[in-house]
Amino acid sequence: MAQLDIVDVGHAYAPGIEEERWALKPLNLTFESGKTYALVGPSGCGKTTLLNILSGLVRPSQGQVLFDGADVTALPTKARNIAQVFQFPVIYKSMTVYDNLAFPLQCRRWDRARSDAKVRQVAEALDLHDRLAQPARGLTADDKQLISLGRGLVRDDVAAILMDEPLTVIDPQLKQMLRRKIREITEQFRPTVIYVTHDQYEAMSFAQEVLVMKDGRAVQQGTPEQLFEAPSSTYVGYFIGSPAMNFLTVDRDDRNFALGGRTLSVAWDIPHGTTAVEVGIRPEYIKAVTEPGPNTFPGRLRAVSDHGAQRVLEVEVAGQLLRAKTPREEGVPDGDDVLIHLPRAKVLPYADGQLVLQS
Ligand SMILES: Nc1ncnc2c1ncn2[C@@H]1O[C@H](COP(=O)(O)OP(=O)(O)OP(=O)(O)O)[C@@H](O)[C@H]1O
Repeated sequence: MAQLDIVDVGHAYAPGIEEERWALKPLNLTFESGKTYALVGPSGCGKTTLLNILSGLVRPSQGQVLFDGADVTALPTKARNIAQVFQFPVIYKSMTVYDNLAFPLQCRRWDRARSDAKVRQVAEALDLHDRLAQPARGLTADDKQLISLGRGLVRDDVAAILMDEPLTVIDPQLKQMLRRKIREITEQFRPTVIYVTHDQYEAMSFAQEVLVMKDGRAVQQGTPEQLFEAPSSTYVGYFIGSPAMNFLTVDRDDRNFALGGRTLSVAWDIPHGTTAVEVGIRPEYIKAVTEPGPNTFPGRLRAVSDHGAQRVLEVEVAGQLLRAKTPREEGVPDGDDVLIHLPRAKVLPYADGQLVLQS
């Protein structure tokens, strides 16, 4: 597997338009060998364009694509040695499962014994070992998608596996299972994987590193934990997490903050000269409490909704609506008057939509 670098890569589908309207604004990225990455963002943010630039389907308007340091920008897809998994499984329906998996190795003239061992190893990992003799035609969509993935995994020489919304045609009940399977397999075989999805949950549960995109820009790259704990912008705070991060307007007197006239104690300093500040806090960190104390604020319970094992409480505090996500077993507060606690360490400052912390 290879390290993929994109160096000052940008792309406009219509030549000559101003950079602000490019599908992908010039950017630099490194995808390390053996790691799994998710490109996530709303429709039209440039995920597929970036993936297609890596695969060679799109030649970027500017910049270079490097595979292990070698410039592949001008090379067609075939010459890049990548495996691709698309929204719809691409398999040979008339061939058996075995032959589908063995086909890429036959094309590379692997000897029979080596190819057989590899096909069986991958089939075992994919749980397809008991169906190797079956024609692929009769398999379910999730098994067909596993074959598409398997065809990439059998090849030792593949630089990267690129996946474009691979769970789109999978039944909702099977999605979770297939996602887990893909994750297990990538942990076992450690390919470089770049996975495009518009589903933040899919991205966060699958990838080691998540790249959040907006309007053709990469706005934050980090581990799922980093994106959850410290979104670099309100955009990432809204996009990642369910419900989204809460953002509150607070009263401020220099470095002192207050909410509804009560002190909001915070764990950070903001850079000198920072003007309007709002604070962000994840719903998971807000608790309804019974005893007043530091950083507790009175509110009014407006709604409660069930999210399976968890509940979301909508509480109005100082004229603003906050969402708190609580485990089901914690129950619902008695009455509409509630007290909520905002843990000091989990409150983050944002100015002009960007995280601002004193370095
Ligand atoms: N072949 C094309 N010709 C012209 N414009 C295109 C083409 N492909 C994509 N675009 C435009 O480029 C921008 C980025 O599209 P892209 O498909 O990369 O986004 P995306 O994040 O993958 O979206 P989606 O999730 O809907 O596929 C969009 O404005 C889109 O309309």
